[in-house]
Amino acid sequence: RTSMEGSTMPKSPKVEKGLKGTSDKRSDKDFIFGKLIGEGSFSSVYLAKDIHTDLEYAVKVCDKDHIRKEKKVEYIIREKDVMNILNSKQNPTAPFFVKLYYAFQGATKLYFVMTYCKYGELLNLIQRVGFFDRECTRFYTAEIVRALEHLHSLNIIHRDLKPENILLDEDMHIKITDFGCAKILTEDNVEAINDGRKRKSSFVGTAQYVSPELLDSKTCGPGSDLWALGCIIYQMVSGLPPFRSKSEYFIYQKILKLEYDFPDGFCEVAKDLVQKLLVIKSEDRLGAKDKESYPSIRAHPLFNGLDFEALHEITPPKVAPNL
Ligand SMILES: C[C@@H](Nc1nc2c(c3cc(-c4cn[nH]c4)ccc13)C(=O)N=C/C2=C\CC1CC1)C(C)(C)C
Repeated sequence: RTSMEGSTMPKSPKVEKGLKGTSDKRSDKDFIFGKLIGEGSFSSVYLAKDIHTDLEYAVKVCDKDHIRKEKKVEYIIREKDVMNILNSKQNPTAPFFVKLYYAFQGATKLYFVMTYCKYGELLNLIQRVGFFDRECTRFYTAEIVRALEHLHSLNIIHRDLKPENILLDEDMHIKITDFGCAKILTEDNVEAINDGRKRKSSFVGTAQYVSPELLDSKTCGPGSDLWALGCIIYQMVSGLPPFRSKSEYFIYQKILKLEYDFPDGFCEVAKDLVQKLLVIKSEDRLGAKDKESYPSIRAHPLFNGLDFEALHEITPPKVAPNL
C-alpha cells in the first residue's frame, strides 16, 4: 500500500496515474498486452508492457474454467509456491530463474507477471545454429549445473527440465522456467530419498527427457534433473536429444534399456560427462552422492579452467551457426 493512500492528495488524473504506479497492486488494466510468445499446456504467455514503468514482462494467462475443468488447479498453485520460494531465496548474483513479480486475477483469467527473456528458449537457439561448439556447450552446461545446485539446495526438483524451458535473458544468460510440474521435497521425503527409499510420483515429464525411475518405479529425486541434464548436453553437442523414436512409448522403451548412441565426431569430453549422467540407477549418476552443490560435476574435465562462481559475470560465448 502506498503511504499516500487516503491522504488529502488531489485526485487529478496525473496524480491518480502516479499513485497507481507506486502501489504494489496490479491488474490487467496496468499492462498493454503484445505478441503471444509461448503456449503452455494450460496457459498462454504474452509479451506485455507495464503502463506505469514501460517495463516489459512475460505474462502467463490461464483461463479459470479451463483449469478447473481439467483439474489443474494444483499445478498452478504448485508453480506459484515454487516461484515464491525462488523469489525469496533467489541468489541475487546468480538469478538463474524466471522471477514472478505479480499474480492477480480478472473475471475469468489468472495472470502471472514474470521476467521477459528476450532471447527465448534454448531449444530455439540450438535449432537455429544446429549444434553448439565445445565452448558454448560447457558454458551453458555450467549455468544449468549452477541453477540445479540452487534449486536442489532448496529441496525442489524441476521434473520437466528441457531446452524449451531453459530461457535466455537479454545478456544471453539462462533463466529456468515452467515449475508447474516441480516437486517440493518435504522433510519426510527428503529422508526417503537420502536413505534410498524413494518418493512416489504421479507425474511424468516430457518423453525425451524423462528419467528411467520416473517411468518404472514412479519415483523421483534430484537425480531426475541430472538425467535430463545429460540429455540436454547431448542435444547441445549433436542438435538432437539422445532418445528419439516415432512414439512416446518407443522412446520410453529406449530410455529403460539405455538404448542410444553417439554420432561420429561427438566431442569426447562431453561424451564422457553424458555417459556419467545417463545412468539407469539414479544414485550412480555423477553428482548423486554430493551433499552440497555438485563438486563431482564441477570437477569434470569439460569444465577445466571455468570459474563456476563467476559464471554470471562472464559474457556468454557467442553462439555461432555451425551448419
Ligand atoms: C516454455 C515457455 N515458453 C516461454 N516462456 C516464457 C518466456 C518465453 C519467451 C520467449 C521468447 C522471447 N522472445 N522471443 C521468444 C519464448 C518462449 C517463452 C519468457 O520470456 N518469460 C517467461 C516464460 C514462462 C513463464 C511461465 C511459464 C511459467 C512455455 C512454452 C511454457 C510458454
